[in-house]
Amino acid sequence: MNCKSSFNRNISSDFERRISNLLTGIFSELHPITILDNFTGWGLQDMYLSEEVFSGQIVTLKVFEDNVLVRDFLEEKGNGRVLVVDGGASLRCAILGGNPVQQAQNNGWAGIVINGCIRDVDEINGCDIGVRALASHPMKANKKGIGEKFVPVCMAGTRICNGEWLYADTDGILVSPTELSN
Ligand SMILES: O=C([O-])CC(=O)C(=O)O
Ligand SMILES: [Mg+2]
Repeated sequence: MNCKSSFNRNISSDFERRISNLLTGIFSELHPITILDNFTGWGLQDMYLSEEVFSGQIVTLKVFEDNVLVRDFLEEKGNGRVLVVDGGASLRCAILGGNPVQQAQNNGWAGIVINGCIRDVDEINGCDIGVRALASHPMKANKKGIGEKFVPVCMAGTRICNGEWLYADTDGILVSPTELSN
């Protein structure tokens, strides 16, 4: 996939207004922000799972149709971080279900972004944690434990590195190499 790296993007005033509840004031200066293009596509287009607005420092994980490492991470303390999982945009099974989301909420994760599918949508909607995914799928993932932790991932047209910062609201998702403050 052809991925763009972070760049100084000219944010439209409309976008600025809509995301201002989260990022008040930051657009008065130039920030190297990346936007995950068209991330909420397909089946979940109009759905914001659980929290509509969330943000936090990113932990990256790359898997393919296997959710053992996803569950392992969410069993740890989240300390307000966001788990970003590049699932290769597979639409053939769900790599996140209701049980680990419940656990992530209890362990203090701020959010989970899945470049792939989830299941147990109603259960997830009842949790106080932000979740974004491409679609839902009824099938479970494999349980082999294959994947790469903390690696740069390339998803939705954007390169995302472990330790960067993610900001999500109902309009979309921003990634910044540094924490954005007012
Ligand atoms: O068991 C799975 O792989 C997916 C699931 O439904 C859950 O974790 O709740
Ligand atoms: Mg389940």
